[in-house]
Amino acid sequence: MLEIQNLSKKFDDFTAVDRVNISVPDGSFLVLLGPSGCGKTTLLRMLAGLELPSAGQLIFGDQLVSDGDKGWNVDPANRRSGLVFQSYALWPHMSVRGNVDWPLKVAKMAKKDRVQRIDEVLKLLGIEKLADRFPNEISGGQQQRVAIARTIAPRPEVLLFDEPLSNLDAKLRVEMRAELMRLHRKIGATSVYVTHDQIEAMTMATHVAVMNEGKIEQFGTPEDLVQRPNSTFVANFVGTPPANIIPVISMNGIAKIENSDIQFKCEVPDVRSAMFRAEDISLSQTASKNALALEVSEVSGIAGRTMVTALAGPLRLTSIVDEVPKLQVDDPVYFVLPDKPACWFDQDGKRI
Ligand SMILES: Nc1ncnc2c1ncn2[C@@H]1O[C@H](COP(=O)(O)OP(=O)(O)OP(=O)(O)O)[C@@H](O)[C@H]1O
Repeated sequence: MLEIQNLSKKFDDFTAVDRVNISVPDGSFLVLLGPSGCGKTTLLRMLAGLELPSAGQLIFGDQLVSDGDKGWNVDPANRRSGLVFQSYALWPHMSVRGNVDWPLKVAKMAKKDRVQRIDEVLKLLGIEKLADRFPNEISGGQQQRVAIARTIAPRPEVLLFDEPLSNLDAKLRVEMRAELMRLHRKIGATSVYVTHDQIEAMTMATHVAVMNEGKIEQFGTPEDLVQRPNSTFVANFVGTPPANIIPVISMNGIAKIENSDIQFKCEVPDVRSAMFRAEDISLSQTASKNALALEVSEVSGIAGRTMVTALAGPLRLTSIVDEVPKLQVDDPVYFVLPDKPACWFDQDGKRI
């Protein structure tokens, strides 16, 4: 079990991480997702032992590795975790083999075992042929593989990744994503992975923590987050495309979409917005019940289907459909909503 208990980090008066509680079983792939500045890297750096928590505890398996309340930390080299950064930070004067050997030497592993382990991890990452090259003689993707090989060589129990793919081009990112998942399955270490990229998060994670201003906004499986977002913040952040959030005015058991005749039965009080998934909205070229008049702003393919985005004033809605009438940008179109929204949110954006 990887346990984060009541963990906070303050920089002077500013709280970067605010009372975070998360537990994941061994072998999980936990993704920290959230906008820039929400505290993801600070949380990861505390896991790595590079930052002392201001309060709370971190427990890897049965070992307490940080106790912020007591101002105590197991140092990075002794907590059986490994960190892979965005920049590869390889030693330029050492060969690939030398780079991977380095942490094993520091751990005082016997020469014979080191040679064997280096061969094993280079093979695992498919870079055994590059063993004698230097970092400036290999590509960015290959350098990142070496950095990963170097991190996993000492067999860490917890692997930490800080946006490791963000320096790679789009095609390589997708390849490396698949490769990291294969590697994760093979070595079975618990992984914690920081990203801005929700597609990366949703495809790789067994568990996702969405962060907002230092706090965990929601923690769950990727499916939980998409199906049952706790807030409009989470609903806006996950899913491809994210779900549509439409403001409503509610009164006497009826919620009405602003500036339209469309209304829904709504048993709960104080409703301010409704969520509709893109795949639950159909398109029409004629007015009908539950049809909102919009103007097309974008039509694009997504996984063999078509995504249509359309606007009406400040409202921007997205639908995913199998068949689309011929539509051009600025054409009028009706988005036909289902009889019931997927869920309701209150004035604070919390799901009701
Ligand atoms: N050493 C520091 N001193 C003061 N403030 C800091 C320090 N490190 C981080 N912060 C602040 O803490 C907040 C969280 O930063 P953090 O780097 O954890 O965010 P993040 O979610 O990883 O952002 P990004 O996605 O942009 O990397 C930010 O407002 C940042 O300015």
